[in-house]
Amino acid sequence: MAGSGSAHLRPPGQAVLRAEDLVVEFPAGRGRSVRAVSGVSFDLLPGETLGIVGESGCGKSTTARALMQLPPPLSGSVRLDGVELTRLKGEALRRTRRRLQMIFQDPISSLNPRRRVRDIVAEGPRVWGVGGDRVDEILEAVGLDPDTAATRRPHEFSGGQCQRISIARALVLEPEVVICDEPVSALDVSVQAQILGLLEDLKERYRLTLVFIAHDLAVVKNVSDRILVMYLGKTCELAPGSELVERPAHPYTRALLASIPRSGLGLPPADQLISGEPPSPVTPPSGCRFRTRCPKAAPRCAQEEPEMRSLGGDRWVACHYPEVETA
Ligand SMILES: Nc1ncnc2c1ncn2[C@@H]1O[C@H](COP(=O)(O)OP(=O)(O)OP(=O)(O)O)[C@@H](O)[C@H]1O
Repeated sequence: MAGSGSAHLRPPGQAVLRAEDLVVEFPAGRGRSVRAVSGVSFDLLPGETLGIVGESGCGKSTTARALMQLPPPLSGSVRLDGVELTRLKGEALRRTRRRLQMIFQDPISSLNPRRRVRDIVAEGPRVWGVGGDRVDEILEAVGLDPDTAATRRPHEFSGGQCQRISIARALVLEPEVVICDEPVSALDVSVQAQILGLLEDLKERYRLTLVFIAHDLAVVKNVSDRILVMYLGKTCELAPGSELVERPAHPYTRALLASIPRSGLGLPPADQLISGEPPSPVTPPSGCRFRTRCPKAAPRCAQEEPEMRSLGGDRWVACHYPEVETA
């Protein structure tokens, strides 16, 4: 069975974006495949920010790309305002996908070095016939001077400024949902806070709904309404950000939190909560995928895969022995 369950999804009509039981596989040589995303489900209410967090390789970027149908998931459903994206093809898919924009980790390589900033930002409006009159407004909104900055090329800007250009390029198309895939990981710490603050401002101003992906829970917790924790292609825990941080239920979430210096949670050091590297996703452990690194692992964890179950309120966990009582 692929999924960790989708009991935690809200009724379909409430969500602006709804991903259900997403499965993505890649060839892994010698006739084998790697299941990079294995039954992941989540939804977003309008105006919500959902953080997705987990170690490198846990499937965050693949999940983000599956939302965009780049490539489409092997199975599962992605609905944007009720429209099933996995059934759309060609022009119909591209038109709908405009409303779902993505911001990437490496702003410099994601921008065409030969083009001027104004042309980069105006390219989408030219193709789609949307937002052409907003180019200057958007440049100003992201903190770039439309008169001086717009005629320069990406290499004349710092990494943080290039990320502002990427954000402008995404927002000019009037998206409903913006997927931010590690948007500050490549930036200096001092610049990270500026870009995070900018995203918060733009979210309010343009009434955006955000998916915010990062490997660093310290970054995600400050910007997310709810946080989804992933491990080896699966969902471990989903909860409102403050509750997940103050009372983590999954041992993996505790380990992620313990690795944040001065988290103030009084947790033992991270290396006492988690050890070693994640197993290969080509041959994941039976039962609970985290069990080979989990300090609480018991025989049941090898035999039975934990489904997402309610902890009450809006809290869900996929663990047989969570740190918090189940409802
Ligand atoms: N195009 C691909 N071909 C083969 N395997 C892939 C491909 N893209 C991703 N993978 C594998 O899928 C798994 C999930 O990768 P993914 O990049 O989604 O993780 P991630 O959590 O975003 O990590 P990171 O933060 O390092 O980007 C990894 O095992 C990765 O090696």
